[in-house]
Amino acid sequence: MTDDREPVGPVDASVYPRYAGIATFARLPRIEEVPRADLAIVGIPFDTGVSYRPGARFGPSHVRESSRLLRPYNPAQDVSPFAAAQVVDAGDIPANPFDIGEAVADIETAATALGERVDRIVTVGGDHTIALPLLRAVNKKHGPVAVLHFDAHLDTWDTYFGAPVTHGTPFRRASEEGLIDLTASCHVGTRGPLYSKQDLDDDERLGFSIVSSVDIEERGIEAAIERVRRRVGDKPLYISIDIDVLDPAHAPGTGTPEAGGMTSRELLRMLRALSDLDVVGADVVEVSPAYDHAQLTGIAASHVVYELVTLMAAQIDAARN
Ligand SMILES: N=C(N)NCCCC(=O)O
Ligand SMILES: [Zn+2]
Ligand SMILES: [Zn+2]
Repeated sequence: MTDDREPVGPVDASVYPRYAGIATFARLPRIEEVPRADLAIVGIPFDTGVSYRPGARFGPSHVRESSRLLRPYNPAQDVSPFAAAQVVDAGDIPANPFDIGEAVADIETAATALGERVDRIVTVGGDHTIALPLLRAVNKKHGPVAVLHFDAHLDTWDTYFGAPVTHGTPFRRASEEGLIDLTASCHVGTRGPLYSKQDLDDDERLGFSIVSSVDIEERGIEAAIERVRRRVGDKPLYISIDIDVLDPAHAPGTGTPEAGGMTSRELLRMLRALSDLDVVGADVVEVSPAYDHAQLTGIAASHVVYELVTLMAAQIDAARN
């Protein structure tokens, strides 16, 4: 197949009912089923880094199951993402559940190899630990990136029980390693109790500014978008989305829920407002299906992945034409 052939899209739901068949994300082809791919969705079923409720290892399969109803045209961005680029499901990256160090090394290796096969990757976790090896892999291709981090939590803490690599620490490690642009990175949606005020000082020193959940409530979503866009500028952008950025009413199925979060409508709107930025990679993490109800969290996560895929597919298409 040559590059000018039409991308292979999802299974046609009017021919093969959408609840039938084995779930890939949005019923897209698997990477093995197409000669070449532009954009891959890949799962990382790993949750050994959690500090509270477990279960995010089941996130990738739950998000796939919750993505069966997605359709090919995204009217909010006026893009048909699966026609704009060859989007595939690259399956799961296996990670050792008994050895965090080995798991993180294996994730970096696998993400680097996948990054050589495709232009862009959207990863579905897994707990937030996986952002560290993913940023290491992205760094090899793009150098230090602006990190736009949607989360209830800072995730710039130092250690838990002496462990330096956990789901509460990926962005401190990434900052220390020089993986992120210290002038262009930002948390969005943070809230809830901290260990001490020092956490905020450390966080600022590590290179993050903050648009908190209260900021969004007080000044509105447009002001939040404006602040984020000013902070990120035109830097290569990595978007990391912890589903617990959403209020537990919108995303109960997660490991460390905090009251007072964003609505899924607000999060989707913020993502759509980034369509002209250079989004080089993204992850959606911390979906823990055992705490979910009626696929609420899975559906929210699948729509978030869909918006990210749309942004990137449109950019790939624009760069080609
Ligand atoms: N990354 C997530 N979801 N949570 C971090 C919470 C760390 C803590 O237990 O304080
Ligand atoms: Zn979180
Ligand atoms: Zn997190």
